[in-house]
Amino acid sequence: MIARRTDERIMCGILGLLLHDPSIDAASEICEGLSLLQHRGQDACGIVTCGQKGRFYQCKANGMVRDVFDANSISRLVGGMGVGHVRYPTAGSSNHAEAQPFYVNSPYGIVLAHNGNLINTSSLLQFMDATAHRHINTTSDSELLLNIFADNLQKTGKFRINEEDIFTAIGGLMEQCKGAYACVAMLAGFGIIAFRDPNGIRPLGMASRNALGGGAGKDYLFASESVVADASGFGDWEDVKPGEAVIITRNSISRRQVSRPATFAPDIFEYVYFARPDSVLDGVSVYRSRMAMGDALADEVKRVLREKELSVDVVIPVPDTSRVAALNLAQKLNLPYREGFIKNRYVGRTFIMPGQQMRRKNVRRKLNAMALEFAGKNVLIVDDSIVRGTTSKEIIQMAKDVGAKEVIVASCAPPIRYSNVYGIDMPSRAELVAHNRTDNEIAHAIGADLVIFQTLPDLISSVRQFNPAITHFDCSVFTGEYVTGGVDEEYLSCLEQTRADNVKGRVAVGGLGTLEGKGGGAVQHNGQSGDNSGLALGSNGPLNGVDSTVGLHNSWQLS
Ligand SMILES: O=P(O)(O)OC[C@H]1O[C@H](OP(=O)(O)OP(=O)(O)O)[C@H](O)[C@@H]1O
Ligand SMILES: NC(=O)CC[C@H](N)C(=O)O
Ligand SMILES: [Mg+2]
Repeated sequence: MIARRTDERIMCGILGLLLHDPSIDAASEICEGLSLLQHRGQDACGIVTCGQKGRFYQCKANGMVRDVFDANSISRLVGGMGVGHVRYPTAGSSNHAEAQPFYVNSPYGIVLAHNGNLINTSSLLQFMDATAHRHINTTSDSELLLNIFADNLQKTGKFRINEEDIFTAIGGLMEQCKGAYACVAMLAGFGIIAFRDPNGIRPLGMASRNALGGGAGKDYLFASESVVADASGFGDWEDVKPGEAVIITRNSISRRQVSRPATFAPDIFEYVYFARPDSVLDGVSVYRSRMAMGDALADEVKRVLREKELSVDVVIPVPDTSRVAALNLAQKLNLPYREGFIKNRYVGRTFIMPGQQMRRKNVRRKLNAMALEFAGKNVLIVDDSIVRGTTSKEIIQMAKDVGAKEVIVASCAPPIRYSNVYGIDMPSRAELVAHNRTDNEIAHAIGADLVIFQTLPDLISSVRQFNPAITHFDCSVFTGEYVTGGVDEEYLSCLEQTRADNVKGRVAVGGLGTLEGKGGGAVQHNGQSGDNSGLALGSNGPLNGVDSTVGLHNSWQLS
């Protein structure tokens, strides 16, 4: 097994591709697409394809896309349709057995990739054990989700399944599963399926293009972000609607609203930080929304500076994410914009790393302060968000070390005070620098002379102005209000006990996750349930998992 990387980001990205011509392999395009979603998860990645006679082929392991896949492993992923995943864990561990996509052999052979996080795993596990009699063999909520899907498909009791049955099964799943889930699944020999939770918390869209290799048909793509479609020549990008399921086979495309109506509440933090600026999510350009965040923050900065009778000489962004907003802010305030921090482009994002120690070290490895832009100046440093305060604390010190006079920090997002339970790895309130702190206390904690936050209404209108049809956003990290319900103090404390920085390592190594031990089975092998090939054990080489490219055993042909 490879060592965990120190530059992980904090999400997951999912992708599904169905080529009209089954003789063309989909794997290389899926791999390309995953590399465009790499910013959403750097812990593990995987692809499962489906070839002739419904046989699955998989390759998944810990590591980045470039580490896990090479020409050889791609060539062994046979078939014109497939599902891919890049992972940062929010449940379970970072063990390679929990890399996605997950597979279960019964019924029909199903593969699933999940972005999000379930909040009712304990009761789902009980159901699995006591009622469905399905064994869950990892601590991943995504394996659980897949088995709930499988159980609902099983209930149809059919030898051959059709779209109607699949819609019914996903409707059943949406009744049972609480939390955030954007998913792409694949049924052996049948097609690919996408669905999004009733609140639409995590993004998911689809696109099509004229079939590769000519002919009258279409190729179809599902992806977390539209940037994948742009890069692969797909057009007509459309969001999967909250509570909707979409089924694509070589001959048909079917869509259905399968859940009861619920409040559509996409996660606003996708716009603040996660998503690539060149993506459009739920009709909103991430780039435009970040420009608007800069404009709105400029007004707030102006107001506070006037009130405190302070002045600023220069605006400096914290690369990368805050650049877009910082430039707009500087232009609006008529202040010079300077790239005072130079980024080592070979070090990834620092926000989520295995431990606080590593994060801190990485900020210094990643950013260098140029004295000539700081010395003797009152600087306004703009960042997209302040989470644990690791970045701000380090860069403020760096700015002061090279001679800055006053250091004011402005954040495009309001103070983050609450846990995220929907797929972002911010489980512990105590780790958040703004938790239980006033603005002055936050400034003191990070060593700034002053800190200025965007207001929540301004953040919301920065995004919403581009799609007024979105009336709600998931803003739980700012408000502590959880749109799905079911998140109470007991849940949050339990989450903190299992997933805070200081316990995560133990969970990962010792398997102390909440899911562990509740599956009821006696088998203690390391792979996921339903993985009869034992692939998840992975006889992986030190750098990648390419030798886990093995056809799974199922070869059902579905009509
Ligand atoms: O308060 P913290 O816990 O330090 O987290 C906040 C910082 O982390 C992110 O940067 P990151 O380096 O992950 O990515 P980026 O290069 O895209 O800005 C974000 O953009 C902030 O700069
Ligand atoms: N960040 C995510 O979307 C994670 C998906 C899933 N909860 C996992 O831990 O693998
Ligand atoms: Mg940053």
